[in-house]
Amino acid sequence: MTEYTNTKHHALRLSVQGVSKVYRVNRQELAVLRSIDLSVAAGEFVTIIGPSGCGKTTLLHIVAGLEEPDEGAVVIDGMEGAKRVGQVGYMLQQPLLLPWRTVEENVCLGLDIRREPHQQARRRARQYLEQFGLLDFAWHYPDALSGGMSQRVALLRTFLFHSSFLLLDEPFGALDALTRLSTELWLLNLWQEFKASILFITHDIREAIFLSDRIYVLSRRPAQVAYAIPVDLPRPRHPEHLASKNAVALEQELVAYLMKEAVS
Ligand SMILES: Nc1ncnc2c1ncn2[C@@H]1O[C@H](COP(=O)(O)OP(=O)(O)OP(=O)(O)O)[C@@H](O)[C@H]1O
Repeated sequence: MTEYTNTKHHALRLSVQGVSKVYRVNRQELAVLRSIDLSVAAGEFVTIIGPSGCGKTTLLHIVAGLEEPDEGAVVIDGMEGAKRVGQVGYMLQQPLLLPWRTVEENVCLGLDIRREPHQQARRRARQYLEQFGLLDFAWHYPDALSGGMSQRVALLRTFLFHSSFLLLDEPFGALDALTRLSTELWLLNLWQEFKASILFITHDIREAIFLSDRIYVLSRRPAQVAYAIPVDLPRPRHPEHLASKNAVALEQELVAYLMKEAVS
C-alpha cells in the first residue's frame, strides 16, 4: 500500500481502522473485507474503487452504521460505535425521490424531518435550487425529470440534510456519458459550496480521477486496500485535466491493476 500523508487537509472526519467483515449464509462463510484502513479528512473528496462484488457497498454500510464490522472500528468526528450513526448522509445509486412530492418538497424532506420551520425550509431550498440551476423544475414531480435531473435533486436533498459529510454509492452509474460528466461537475460545485467531506464509490476509473483528492483501490474479495493514491490535478477540475500527463499515467496504473484483479 502506498503511504500518503495528507498535508492539504487537517481535521480527520472519518477513520476506518482494521475493519473486517464475514457474511454467514447457509452455514457458509463469505469473507468480504479484510483489515481495511482508510480515512477522510475535512473537506476531502475520497473515492473507493475496486473489482465488482469486492465489498465496496458493504464498507459504506459499515461506515454509515447500517452494518457492524466483525473486527475493527469506525470513528466519525471522534464518535465510535452506535454514536456514529446519523452523522453522515448516505445516497444510493437510485435517487429514491418521493413521487408525491414536488422537486422543492423533495429537497425539503430532510429539513422537514429535522422540523425546520416550514417557510424557512422552503426559502433555503429555493435558494439552492436557484443557485444550482434547478429552480425551473421546483414545481415538477419526479416522474417528469430525466435521470440526471433526478440525481441532482437527490444530491441536493442529501447535502441540505447532512451538508458536511456524505457517502455516495455509485450515484452516476445509470447516466449516459455526457450527462454523467455534467452531473459530476455539478457535484463538484455543490461539494465546494458546502465545503463537505465525501466518500464516493464508483466502478469508473475516469470518474474517480476526475472527482477525487485521493483514491483507495481495493483488491478483489476479501477486499484489502491495495493502494491509496493522491490525485495530483488542479482544482477546480475541468474535463481537459483528464488529458494531462498525470491523469493519463494514473488511469493506466489503475486499469492495469483492476484488470489483473478482475481476471486472476
Ligand atoms: N447482507 C448480506 N449477506 C450476505 N452476503 C452479502 C450481503 N451483502 C452483500 N453480500 C455479498 O458480499 C459481497 C460484496 O458485496 P458488495 O455489495 O459489498 O460489493 P460491491 O463491491 O459493492 O459490489 P458491486 O461492485 O457489484 O457494486 C457480494 O458477494 C455480495 O453478494
